[in-house]
Amino acid sequence: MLEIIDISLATSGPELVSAAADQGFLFIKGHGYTPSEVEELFRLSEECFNLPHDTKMKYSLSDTENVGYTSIYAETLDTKNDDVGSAKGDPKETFNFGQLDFLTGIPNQRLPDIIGKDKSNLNILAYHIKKMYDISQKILELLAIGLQLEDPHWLKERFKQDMVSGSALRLLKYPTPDELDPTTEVRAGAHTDYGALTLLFQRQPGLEIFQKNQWVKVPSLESSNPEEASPMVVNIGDQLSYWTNKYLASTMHRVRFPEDAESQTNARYSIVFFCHPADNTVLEPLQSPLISAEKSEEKRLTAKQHLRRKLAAAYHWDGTS
Ligand SMILES: O=C(O)CCC(=O)C(=O)O
Ligand SMILES: [Fe+2]
Repeated sequence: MLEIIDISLATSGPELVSAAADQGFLFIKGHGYTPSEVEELFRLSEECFNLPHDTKMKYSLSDTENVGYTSIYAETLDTKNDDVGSAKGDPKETFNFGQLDFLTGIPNQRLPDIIGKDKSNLNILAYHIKKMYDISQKILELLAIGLQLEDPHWLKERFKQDMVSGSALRLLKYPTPDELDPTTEVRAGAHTDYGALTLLFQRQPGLEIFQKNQWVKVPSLESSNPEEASPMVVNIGDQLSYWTNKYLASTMHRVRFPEDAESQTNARYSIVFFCHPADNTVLEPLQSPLISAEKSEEKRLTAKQHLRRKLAAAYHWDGTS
């Protein structure tokens, strides 16, 4: 069972680090999201995906930037193709909002008119982008304490609001099984996330994490506080894994088709925030009594170089199919 950590408590740092070190995935409460705010974001997501196919395709992701729309099978998260059928690409649609400035919350990209020309929807999107940023900063602050970093400000200094980074808010829609080829087994292939931290709201089961050599289902939890939305899933990405020499490791995960009847007839929606540091941040171990200083032979990458490599493989930017 994944742990539930209350990030509104200033004392949660050690508990957060211990949960992250054990499993790479955890739940957070005390995030401050109300149920209606989450509803509002999923409503906006449905509006985006309900646009006609041709309209969505006008906002397609280019082959250089991680912003815009991807149609089904366009992305392959399991680039090693370990799962049956994953070579075909993932049966999911996404809208990625990136090139973010967290002072305004406005993505620097072409936006569908239902957002770009609708002030109310634009404000909603900007509000959530800023809120996700604030929650991720709270988590990083607690991690810096729990990790006993020699420079307690190191993380904070690399995640300033106006820094150019790979951070992105991503809306996802997974079609129902009857819209797909019956041999399709995965919804999102096995992968680790490329950033520092990932925050997730999910609306249907299906997420699984790889632990002790087996796939374990991540449940959806009810909130224990009627004023606050359900606990969010948080996971450690590759960059925190580099900075901590794998003390906090990025855990492999995937999305499968759940067996319950509701999941057979309703599409699955999820909302993900990928939190990345400034592009030029070097991915090397930080100084802490908990982190081994051992340097690997691997050439140190910057956050941007690591992200580019991963995106190029997943979106076939490198010419692979
Ligand atoms: O949709 C989900 O629950 C997870 C999506 C995911 O793992 C990702 O986009 O990296
Ligand atoms: Fe992921």
